[in-house]
Amino acid sequence: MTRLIVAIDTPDMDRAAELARATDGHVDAIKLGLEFCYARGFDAVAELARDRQLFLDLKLHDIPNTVAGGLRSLAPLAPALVTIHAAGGRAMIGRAREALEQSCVGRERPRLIAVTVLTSLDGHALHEIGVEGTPEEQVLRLGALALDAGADGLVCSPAELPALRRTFGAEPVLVVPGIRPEGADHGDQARVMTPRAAADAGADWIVVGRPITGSADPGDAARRIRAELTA
Ligand SMILES: O=C(O)c1cc(=O)[nH]c(=O)n1[C@@H]1O[C@H](COP(=O)(O)O)[C@@H](O)[C@H]1O
Repeated sequence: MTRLIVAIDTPDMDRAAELARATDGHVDAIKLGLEFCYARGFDAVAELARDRQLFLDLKLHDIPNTVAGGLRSLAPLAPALVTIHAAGGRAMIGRAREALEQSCVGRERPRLIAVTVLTSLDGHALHEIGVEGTPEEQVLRLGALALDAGADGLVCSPAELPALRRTFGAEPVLVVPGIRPEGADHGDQARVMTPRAAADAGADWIVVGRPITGSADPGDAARRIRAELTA
């Protein structure tokens, strides 16, 4: 069963609280990331995450010691999922996993999720940063490395789901943004699919921001996406 995460990307506490309340009962978790955390800080994150599952999406990417320290500092927030960049490499991912295990003895450990190739990048944009091959090949390469180094799962676009499931099976937690209901504006997302298609292709979680938060009725938008997932 594919679960739904709403990405609450706003610097405003009242707006974030309103979006969280409006989507309560229609989503399985809230995602807070750079925009909210940098503006409001981690007390505000804790407040919004009270009684809700949290996906803390800070996409850590630094030397292993710094990423491990960052994750130890974030552990008290008890997110269900946290993100690092797979491109940080084997040692960084391994130390990240170790830091989470050491910080969460006796309680549930956040799942360590490695971002592969951002869903805003297409083949041309990848070549511009020096990556040869297709987005799918790069996602498979980084996915293999991240899972082997200790990540519990990956962030990928819906387009790579079939290849990831074929290669790595059912176990890795696959978290999938780049989701657009039929007819919705793609915005800055390059590799997109509908909620239903992503669910059929094997997503464990889909991440949806603007199609919900930009709607006149965010609760109803989330409810409709949920219905599409369970149809
Ligand atoms: O890690 C993420 O969640 C993420 C990775 C990625 O490759 N692409 C991506 O869009 N995201 C996040 O997913 C959300 C997508 O938002 P919308 O494009 O508004 O649906 C944003 O909060 C992004 O930060």
